[in-house]
Amino acid sequence: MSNRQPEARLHGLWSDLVPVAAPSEAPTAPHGNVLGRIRFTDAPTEPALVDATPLLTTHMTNEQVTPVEEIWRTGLPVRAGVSGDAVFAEDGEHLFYAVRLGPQPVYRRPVRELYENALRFTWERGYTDLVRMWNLIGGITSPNADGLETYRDFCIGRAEAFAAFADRFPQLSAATGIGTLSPGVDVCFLAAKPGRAVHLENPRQTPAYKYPSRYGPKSPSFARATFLRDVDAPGQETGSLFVSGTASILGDDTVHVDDVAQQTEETLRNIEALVGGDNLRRHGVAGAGYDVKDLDQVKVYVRDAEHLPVVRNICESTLPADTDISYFNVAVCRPDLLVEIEGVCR
Ligand SMILES: O=C(O)c1cccc(O)c1
Ligand SMILES: CC(=O)C(=O)O
Repeated sequence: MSNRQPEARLHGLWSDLVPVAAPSEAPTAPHGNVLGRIRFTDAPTEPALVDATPLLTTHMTNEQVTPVEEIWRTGLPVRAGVSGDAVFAEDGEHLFYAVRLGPQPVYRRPVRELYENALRFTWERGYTDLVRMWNLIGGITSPNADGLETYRDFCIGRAEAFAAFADRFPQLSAATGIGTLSPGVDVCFLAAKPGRAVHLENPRQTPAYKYPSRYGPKSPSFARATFLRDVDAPGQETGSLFVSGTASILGDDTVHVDDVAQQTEETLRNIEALVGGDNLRRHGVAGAGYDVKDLDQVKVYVRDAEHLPVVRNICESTLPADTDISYFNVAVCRPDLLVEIEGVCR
């Protein structure tokens, strides 16, 4: 657990990344209540309530990296439940929702249904601001039964669901769309009661939802980051900045094809531009903003195992020693992307 975790974020949402092997050792003083857990391990499992808490288990580790669990906590009392195939927990301010879709010949229609069910549920409970979404997609760059790339197939279904709910969820939140090591799609997200979320774009990048059709029939439905103001912090710009999976993309082009070191450095420059004060103020968030060194609860996705050492080196020399970083050896959503990085600034 990072030493940079605030003592008690009783009015927000925070997370730890802990080794699965020794979960009881890791969180020294886990203030707060568990809203949800995501276990990154060597096989997927249907989402379930475990210890009265939603647990999503996804296949994202292999012999290259160690299993970890991401634990989302809140200071408020939590109530968990089951809705169809999905599990959820809510605290009156925040909702965590997780669901798994098994392997499909074509993902479009079941992904649309999954997202429509999720958005309907979320809306009906009053968590009308999406905050952070993860889409963990097996065979992400492999073709589906019709020959369309699975990520593009997925993006169609998701875009159709967002179009159907555009009156209720007109704004897209931060997200990640990344490969896993088993077929099927694991989806989980955080949402909040209205009025606290601000969604950000990156001045160096075309908004993903405006990507041209050469990247797929429907563009990806996500924002580059979402700032969630703390509850009960009127007049103060304190909160958490959720940084989407970010890669070596300028405008809409992949840059530094075949150069993993340069892709990693460009990705970190993209994050720097995204989280800085200028970009926050451009989106109506006051305050000094953040530096890339403020990124914590970092997840680094590396397509090729042989690139792990060089990516680790760059991340560890850029980010402070007490940063929580987990590495995964999984495919990224474009075949020419070698690395993708996400995290949270607080
Ligand atoms: O499709 C997404 O949700 C997505 C979000 C961020 C990075 C990425 O590769 C994909
Ligand atoms: C990472 C990625 O796919 C994107 O930024 O569009």
